Amino acid sequence: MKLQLSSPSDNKIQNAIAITGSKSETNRSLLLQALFPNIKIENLSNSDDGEVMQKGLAKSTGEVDIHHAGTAMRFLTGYFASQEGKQVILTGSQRMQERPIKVLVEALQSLGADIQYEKEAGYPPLKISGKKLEKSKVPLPANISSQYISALLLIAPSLENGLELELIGKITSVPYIKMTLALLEQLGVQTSFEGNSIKVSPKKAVGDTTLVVESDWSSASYFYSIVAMCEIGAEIQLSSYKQSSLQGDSILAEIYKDFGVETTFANNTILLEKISEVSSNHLEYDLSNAPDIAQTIAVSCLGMGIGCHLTGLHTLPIKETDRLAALQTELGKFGATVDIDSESLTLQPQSTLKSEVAVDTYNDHRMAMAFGPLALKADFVVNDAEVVSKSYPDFWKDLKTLGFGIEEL
Ligand SMILES: O=C(O)C1=C[C@@H](OP(=O)(O)O)[C@@H](O)[C@H](O)C1
Ligand SMILES: C=C(OP(=O)(O)O)C(=O)O
Repeated sequence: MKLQLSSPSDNKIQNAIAITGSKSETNRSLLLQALFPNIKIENLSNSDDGEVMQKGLAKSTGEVDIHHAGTAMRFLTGYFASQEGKQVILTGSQRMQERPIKVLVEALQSLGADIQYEKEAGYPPLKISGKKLEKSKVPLPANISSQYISALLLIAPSLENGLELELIGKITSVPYIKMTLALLEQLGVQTSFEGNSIKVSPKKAVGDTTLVVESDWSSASYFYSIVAMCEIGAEIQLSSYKQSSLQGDSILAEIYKDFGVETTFANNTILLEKISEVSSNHLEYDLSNAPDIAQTIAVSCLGMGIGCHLTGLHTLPIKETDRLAALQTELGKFGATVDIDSESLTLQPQSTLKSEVAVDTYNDHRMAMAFGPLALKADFVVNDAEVVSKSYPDFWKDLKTLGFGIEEL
């Protein structure tokens, strides 16, 4: 689906949008529910990634295809490896077969798991024969993806002796690890995270517990970007959010102050208001704790004519696409000067945007959604716009509600 985007006729936007549950919290909660059936979940994500996770958990044999969902791939690897009697081939999209999983597979194998590579060593698809995992202590590199660590932590309470992880190297995407531990704590599981050591105690059963998923902060980022690019006075209300979030991307409320956006929490909603001009014409952020908002911030800067230097982006090349390369190409189509290296991106300030651009999305929902707000500044086309369903199926509908022109070509 190819969409022609254009600016709302009145760019003093004032609207309210309800966003569904965080895909990260959803996929953790679903796995925990499979281990502890007394759990109820509220405000589930309506994303493709949530759906493939649910379908995957319902299977015991045969092929499980998780498409593009990194969390489902990693979390289900841990789940099936530890489920005696279940035997599956866990696979995903072509891109998923290029996203590394060796660190997790080797950690599980050293705990006693039976996992084999179906094609290329180190990558999905995997043949997993579930077994009782006897061991409870394992070292693993922590600088590639936190999802490997969360995958182990999620099954940890179901192991006879719990689990002790020794994290090697600089720990990346730390808030996602803390989110996993916080959810375990909500179930009454004892955990500790000190230095490079994480410990989780075993738990045989969990009583009736409801996990209420907070709405998705990464999805909220696109509305921060919209409000930032609007005139002073614009406001958007988003639900349902909490001031003490488990999601690291809630750092948006701090970051977008620099873009003149104020966040007010009230009754499970956040109100984003444009209250001032941007604070500087060059902004710098280390996003190693919030990698999913890098694309949003880069596009906000392009739209506002300011430069930025974003660091801590070493995980971006192994996400849905190589996001550093994709950003350089797509920002460049609007005339931007962008330098990248293996972990950073630098954008030069730019006052006018080139016209007649078609943005490619590389099977990456965040490429489509990060560029969406730029329609406030220039009309352009988005190719394969349906990719948004990976995390936010209603994205284009919600942009239409704000008055954006969204026409299928
Ligand atoms: O655990 C999670 O839910 C996630 C962890 C992050 O991945 P990395 O740890 O690979 O950076 C993030 O990018 C992804 O969207 C979701
Ligand atoms: C990186 C992402 O997802 P995943 O790794 O779960 O596929 C994302 O949603 O930005």
